Amino acid sequence: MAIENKPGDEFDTVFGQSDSLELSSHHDYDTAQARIFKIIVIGDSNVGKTCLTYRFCGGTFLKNPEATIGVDFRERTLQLDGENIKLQIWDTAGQERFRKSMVEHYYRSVHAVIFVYDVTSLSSFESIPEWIEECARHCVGPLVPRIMVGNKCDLRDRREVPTSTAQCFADSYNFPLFETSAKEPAEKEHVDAIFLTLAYRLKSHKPLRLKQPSESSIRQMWDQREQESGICQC
Ligand SMILES: Nc1nc2c(ncn2[C@@H]2O[C@H](COP(=O)(O)OP(=O)(O)OP(=O)(O)O)[C@@H](O)[C@H]2O)c(=O)[nH]1
Repeated sequence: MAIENKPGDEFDTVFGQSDSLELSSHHDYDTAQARIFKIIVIGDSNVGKTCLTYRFCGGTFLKNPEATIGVDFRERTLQLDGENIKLQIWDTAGQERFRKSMVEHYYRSVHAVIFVYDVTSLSSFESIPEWIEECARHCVGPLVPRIMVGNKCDLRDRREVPTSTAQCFADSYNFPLFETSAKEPAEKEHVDAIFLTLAYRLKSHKPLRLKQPSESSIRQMWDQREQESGICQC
């Protein structure tokens, strides 16, 4: 299932609103009635994808996480404006050797993508274009809401990626940028807000019917992909 969405649409962030939102773990709500959205979390190994998703779904910092093999699933159901929304979060493996057989599954019927980098690792930030490329190769382009998250902000003395650099990059793709820490308890609400921002975004869009893409739409996707990656094939 794809979602109706126009490239360049604004995201309304929900920072500062989370106090007034009803949030709970999935068993508090009638999940059978919930609309389900699949969100994938991607980025280099060790950037904190597992810890971020665990912070949102489990509410705490996961100590000693192991490298993700293939994919881990976590879910959380939210009640937004009286509607039950289930976020099904796919925490993907950053290590190539643990991804290979699963990649097709990651991207199938995805509703939103979270690109994660580590603010203390320039190389993880520099990998983001490759992750965007991978999305494009699997037909996940500007029509799917995408956001960028710089994690490990608690490691202030070790920062290698300035906010201004990340913001400039995110703006060039029209991605909302968030910086946070899965570890710092004070950042818990920011982590919630990141996922909530996506949830609101997804909730306000109607699902499109699935259909086989036409040749012209595939061409269009390739054009978009070239534009996004800055590749000129002249
Ligand atoms: N200081 C700090 N450490 C963090 C934070 N988030 C994660 N970590 C640490 O970073 C390491 C990697 O965390 P993971 O969540 O497993 O990273 P991942 O991106 O899921 O890694 P893969 O499963 O290999 O793709 C662990 O040692 C975590 O404790 C954070 O916000 N701050």
